[in-house]
Amino acid sequence: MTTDTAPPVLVEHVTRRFGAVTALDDVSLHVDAGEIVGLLGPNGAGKTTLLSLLAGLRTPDEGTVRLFGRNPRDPAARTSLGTTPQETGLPETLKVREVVDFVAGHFTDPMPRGEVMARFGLTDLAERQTGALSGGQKRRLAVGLSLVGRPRLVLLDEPTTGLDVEARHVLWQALRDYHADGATVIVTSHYLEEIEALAERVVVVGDGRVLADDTLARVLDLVAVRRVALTVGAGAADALSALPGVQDVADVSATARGTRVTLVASDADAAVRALVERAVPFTDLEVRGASLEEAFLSLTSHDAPAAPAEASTLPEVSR
Ligand SMILES: Nc1ncnc2c1ncn2[C@@H]1O[C@H](COP(=O)(O)OP(=O)(O)OP(=O)(O)O)[C@@H](O)[C@H]1O
Repeated sequence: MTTDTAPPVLVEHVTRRFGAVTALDDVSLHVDAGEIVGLLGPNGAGKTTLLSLLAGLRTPDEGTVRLFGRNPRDPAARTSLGTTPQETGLPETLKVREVVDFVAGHFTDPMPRGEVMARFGLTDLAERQTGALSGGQKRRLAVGLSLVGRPRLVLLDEPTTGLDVEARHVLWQALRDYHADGATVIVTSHYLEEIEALAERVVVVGDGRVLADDTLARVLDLVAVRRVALTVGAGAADALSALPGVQDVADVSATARGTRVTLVASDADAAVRALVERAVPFTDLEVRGASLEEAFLSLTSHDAPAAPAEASTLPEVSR
């Protein structure tokens, strides 16, 4: 395959360990030119590790990583790559325009400074020293700098974590516009909202594995689960997992009033209707939205073609 026709990203059966920790476990990912992909997963899922392999900062222990058909350790493979890590150190005493010019000086055909500034709402800050920028302004500048070389592939690690609503929206719009210009974009986040705002395709990563890889709409369906908690009489708990709409039994514990069961339901309404229709006596019914972490946990044991059976023993991510 020539590098002209090669996909921007090809990851095949990649495993990467850090001592006893397996950060990535047999991960494969193919991203075509022009896609905008969200890598969604809880803390420690392996998202940053995957980006570091793509950026050539680390090497896989097993498997293959290719950037436009080349090994990302080869500097020539990275000429079309723009990245923004989770934290960017900016030279505090340089002005915004000086930093943009400094980065632009490394490229033969950089994006004009005025265009970078306009895309990221930085025009009025051109003369400001970077040390005097707010967190949101710094972040916008950092992401803007990753586009100065007009990269065909952009890797962004949690681009708007810690930003206020307005700053997030400016950044998201700038990224959508750059993608609309033809770039391939991969963005990591543990916020569903960020992935919803940016991605068309979503790859859910958990415990170093790809748990789901689908359209945004399908992944939203997968993670839209509810927690249904109720107390039933001894002996009734076993039948609850078979109720319509129930995906999983998250917890069963004995209480003074009976057996407290927490169900993970893809359709809580159907589950509760069935309880009533079947005249199952219950008390203390509670229905609430599951957190994304809980949804990830249920994905590890259900609807996850890539997840092995033993992945259901994944530890609670919130711990
Ligand atoms: N340099 C390292 N040394 C040891 N362990 C590491 C190293 N880098 C990552 N890990 C471990 O590998 C696993 C995956 O980490 P990674 O940073 O890729 O996850 P992540 O999905 O990006 O998480 P976050 O959302 O918190 O950034 C974690 O268990 C982490 O502690």
